[in-house]
Amino acid sequence: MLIELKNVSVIFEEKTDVEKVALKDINLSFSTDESILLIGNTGSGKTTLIYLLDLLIKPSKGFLLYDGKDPFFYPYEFRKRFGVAFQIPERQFFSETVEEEITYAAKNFGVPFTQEDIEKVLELVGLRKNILKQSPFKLSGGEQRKVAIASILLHKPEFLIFDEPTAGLDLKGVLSVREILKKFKNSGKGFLVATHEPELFEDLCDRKIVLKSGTILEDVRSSVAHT
Ligand SMILES: Nc1ncnc2c1ncn2[C@@H]1O[C@H](COP(=O)(O)OP(=O)(O)OP(=O)(O)O)[C@@H](O)[C@H]1O
Repeated sequence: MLIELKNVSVIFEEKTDVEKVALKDINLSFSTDESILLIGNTGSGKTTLIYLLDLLIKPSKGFLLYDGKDPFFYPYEFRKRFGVAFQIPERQFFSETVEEEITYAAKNFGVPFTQEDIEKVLELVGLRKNILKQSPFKLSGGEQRKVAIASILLHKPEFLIFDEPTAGLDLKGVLSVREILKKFKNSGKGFLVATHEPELFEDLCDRKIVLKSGTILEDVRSSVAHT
């Protein structure tokens, strides 16, 4: 799928009526088979861009095109093609068991899955099967993050968007996130990872986009990415 942002600005209007320009006149296009590293200082607009791509907010100016169409006319159709892990994905939990949490998105998007599929995603993220009956709220931060990622993988998205996926993870957790992205890439699919730790993902990415104060400071493709 081809994603295009044309002269996109996102302006938040704060209570004080002071406008906060989070993204400023962005022109960007990428294909969902690319592996993209998104970096930039705190407040540079990374999360805002991710919210926009997941159609949770609309551009204040300019427009988005997904395969040449306005995605806001078909938000459900396009959202199901993405697997998005927000900065604190566990904040989105609401199910009583890990199993319900992991299967929620697939059910919601009408994507069929088997028990074997559930076991495969658990293995991929490095969780044991006996976690399925536990409450997601009683897990460690690292386990919660893995549950959130497992839920995303079960609905078989074609593009992953991870916002700060390694925040609060130990080395084992970091390696497991890397492994997930690597496997995803090796299966011919793409991802965008926003991070303050580019060195953890640089070698997996073939494009680096640097945001600064809501604008694109740098957008470079590399031919050295290897997995
Ligand atoms: N709902 C909102 N209302 C007002 N301003 C907002 C809102 N969301 C974000 N902003 C502002 O927009 C700018 C971009 O924020 P954003 O969260 O996209 O940055 P970021 O690059 O993801 O930062 P971080 O690395 O800290 O996560 C910031 O100045 C932020 O304060």
